[in-house]
Amino acid sequence: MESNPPLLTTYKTLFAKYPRPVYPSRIDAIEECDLPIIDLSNLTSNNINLVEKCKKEIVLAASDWGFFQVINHGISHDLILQLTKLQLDLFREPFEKKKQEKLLELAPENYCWGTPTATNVEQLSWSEAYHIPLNSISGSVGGSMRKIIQNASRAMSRLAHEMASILGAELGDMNGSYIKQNCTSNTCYLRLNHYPPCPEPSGAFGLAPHTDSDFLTVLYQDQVGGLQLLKEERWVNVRPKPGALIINIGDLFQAWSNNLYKSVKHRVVANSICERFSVAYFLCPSYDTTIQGYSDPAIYRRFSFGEYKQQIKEDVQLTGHKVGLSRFLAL
Ligand SMILES: O=C(O)CCC(=O)C(=O)O
Ligand SMILES: [Fe+2]
Repeated sequence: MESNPPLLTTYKTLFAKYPRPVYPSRIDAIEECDLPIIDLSNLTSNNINLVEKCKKEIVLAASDWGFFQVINHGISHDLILQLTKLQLDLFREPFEKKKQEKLLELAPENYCWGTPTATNVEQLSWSEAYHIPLNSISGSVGGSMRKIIQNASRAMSRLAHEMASILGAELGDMNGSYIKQNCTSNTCYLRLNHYPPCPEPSGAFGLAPHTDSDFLTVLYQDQVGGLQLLKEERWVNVRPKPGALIINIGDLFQAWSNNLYKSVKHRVVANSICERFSVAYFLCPSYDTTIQGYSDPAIYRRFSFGEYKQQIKEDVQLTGHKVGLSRFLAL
């Protein structure tokens, strides 16, 4: 029976022509890592020392790891359960329906699967996703599914802004106005990810290695596992922690912070048996927002977010790869 989406038939020739070599990185992620865990309930403590300590932990984790987990983040277990159920129902819809029809009031263009630009298996992501611009779900029309997405994006947005304003304060943006002004519901988006099992033995990634092209990302992953990050040139597994959310730094915070915060490469390995779900919230600015290092000498030249996205698009079309920040190094 054909899989939904039809990844196996679509990419059969790619696998035959360019199987992914079983080179060390396929098996080298044997280390599990426990990301720093930060208890955000301390941010609302009456004890100012606890508040300051918590902020320091966030800054340190963004600098040392670029990835950390948060607990007591204000997003209820109930909402996560509703979101999980919604994802199951949504991705179970027939492929033709997802491809052609409006689901959740979202145009079919918001649905994507596989990697149309992949020229080898290394670049192929064995997954499907709904890309949901926040402004597309802001209206009051729509049923209960839409309401769940609204609630989740509102809660994740609050968390993303809270983290960004703490990290921005360290760079001199004391009242968080830079992020507040430039990252709005017209510019941020949510992505629902589904990773079907990958039966192909010379398998693709669930999500090919990449850095996020935003300020930061709030990520919910289920308990299946498979997320890996590059730490000191080794791929390590990020063990899922029930109840925790992941925050990871994107390219824009790395550029603004002059490499103080790290936008770390990460990927999802495909699982041959189990499907996996995740939800990511991307804190992105408008295309005309200028990104500039906060201290001198700046490591990257000034650029606009629009310029950055355009360069990524061109690089991916030409080579299949995002080059990212190294294209924007100051001379
Ligand atoms: O599914 C995951 O755990 C990671 C998702 C991710 O990295 C992304 O959507 O950019
Ligand atoms: Fe990512």
